[in-house]
Amino acid sequence: MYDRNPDRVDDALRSTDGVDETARYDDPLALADTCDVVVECAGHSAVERYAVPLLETGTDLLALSVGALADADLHEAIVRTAVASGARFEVPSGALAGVDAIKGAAVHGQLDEVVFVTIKPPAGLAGAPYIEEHDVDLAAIEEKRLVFEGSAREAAPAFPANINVAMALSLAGLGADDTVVKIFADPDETDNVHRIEARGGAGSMAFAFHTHPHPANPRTSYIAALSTIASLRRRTAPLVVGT
Ligand SMILES: NC(=O)C1=CN([C@@H]2O[C@H](COP(=O)(O)OP(=O)(O)OC[C@H]3O[C@@H](n4cnc5c(N)ncnc54)[C@H](O)[C@@H]3O)[C@@H](O)[C@H]2O)C=CC1
Ligand SMILES: O=C([O-])CC(=O)C(=O)O
Repeated sequence: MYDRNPDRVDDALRSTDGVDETARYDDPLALADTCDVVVECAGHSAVERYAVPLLETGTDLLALSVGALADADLHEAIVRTAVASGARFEVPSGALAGVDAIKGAAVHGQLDEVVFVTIKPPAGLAGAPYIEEHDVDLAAIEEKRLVFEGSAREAAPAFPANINVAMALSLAGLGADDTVVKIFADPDETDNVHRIEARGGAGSMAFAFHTHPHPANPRTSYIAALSTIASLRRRTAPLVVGT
């Protein structure tokens, strides 16, 4: 376990049964010495800094802050390094589902349009660079409002802690430039709402998720943490469900 803020490791050790100080690392790259897989749940900067060096060691990386791959050079370096070392860069479904169906529909170009809509309580968007740069007064929003529309590549750096799911979806489907993202703030909403609308030669699909924010962090859906655990279990499961 590594966090640039050691207090967060203290909190995690306190709240996790059976995990002791030996789980604490001062250097995330040292995790490669003892781990088959490293889970990144930190932020874009962690992916930018550690993904390539970790993959170079042959260690798999399961990354939540996958919006970092909006940087095409980083995306390319990650794939190139993984091919060379034999390690895998894995993107869990995280706060999303339906990614498997989108991946299937994308085979042989059977996908024409993917739109990703996210609706969050205004507090869930606080601190996003886009909100600050455009002086969006989240506290003054009185009814559901579209605050952003653009591609997944544009959305990722504008909302680095909110819209990693859109990049996961785009990697499964049409790519970062052709996946449309719409972000709404809704003061009447208490859940994080994610909706995928896709159509193409394989048919039309719509998926909607109303998931509870994590009690400790309104930006993140609780299901993202649970789904990451499920992704880890999948690696050693004798019977694997889903793609
Ligand atoms: N792909 C998906 O479906 C989802 C992705 N996420 C992403 O997962 C990440 C983690 O989410 P939360 O746990 O809610 O965030 P958080 O903000 O509660 O915790 C992040 C932790 O990482 C640490 N950190 C940040 N940058 C670091 C770095 N460069 N090196 C070392 N430590 C660093 C911080 O000190 C903090 O303790 C975020 O990037 C979030 O946007 C969250 C939910 C869903
Ligand atoms: O947890 C969510 O609802 C989505 C999220 O934060 C992200 O994709 O970064």
